[in-house]
Amino acid sequence: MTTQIKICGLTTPDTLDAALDGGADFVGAVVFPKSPRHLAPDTAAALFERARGRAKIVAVTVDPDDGLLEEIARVLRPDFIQLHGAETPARAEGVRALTVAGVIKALPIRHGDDFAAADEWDYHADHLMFDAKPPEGSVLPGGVGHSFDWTLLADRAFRHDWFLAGGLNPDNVVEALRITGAPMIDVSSGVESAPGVKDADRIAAFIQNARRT
Ligand SMILES: O=C(O)c1ccccc1N[C@@H]1O[C@H](COP(=O)(O)O)[C@@H](O)[C@H]1O
Repeated sequence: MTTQIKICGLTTPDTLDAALDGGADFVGAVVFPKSPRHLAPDTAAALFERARGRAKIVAVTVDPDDGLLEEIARVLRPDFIQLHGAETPARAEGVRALTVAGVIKALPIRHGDDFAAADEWDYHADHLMFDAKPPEGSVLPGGVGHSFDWTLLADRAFRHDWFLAGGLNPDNVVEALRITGAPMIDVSSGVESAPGVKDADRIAAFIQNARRT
């Protein structure tokens, strides 16, 4: 089965085009002011309209309130809301009802025990995303280029196709796929030349290498 690829934190037309032309299945807009990739919902809507029908549009959020979700749903009209904070499964059901979008839930992983949350979340998210737990004191819960021990995913099964995230880049994606067999992968800082600055060549290389496996 072909690995599905999400390129996250896109902020410019040329790098969004690199993701779309390369064949990315999901493209992500980060709506979180503390991120160097933050876009306000109306800015994201203007940029991501070119992606509609070509790739699934994902709005990446961190503990969003109803007002922000309503605005995202109205102006950006994403296919998925990615929840990257401390949201509960009950909140995810509220998010789904409010936005009429699918839900991707990111779970922070450092040790094997961290997968316990997946048992319950598997019934409330369309896709789980396993991302590395960020270092202590990080202001960002994701997008920091940290990976976790991929062998922790060995022999685990989930109800839906799931994303591997955290520290992926064009050089390690083949190995990550070999070890985890991830059906879906997500990358942000690994295809940048500086924090928040996406690189079209790195995006193309990431997709090419992932598709080669
Ligand atoms: O990218 C961000 O700035 C961000 C901010 C807030 C929540 C999540 C964010 N990014 C997500 O984290 C993964 C992994 O990032 P990386 O590849 O390790 O840099 C990224 O793909 C986004 O889904």
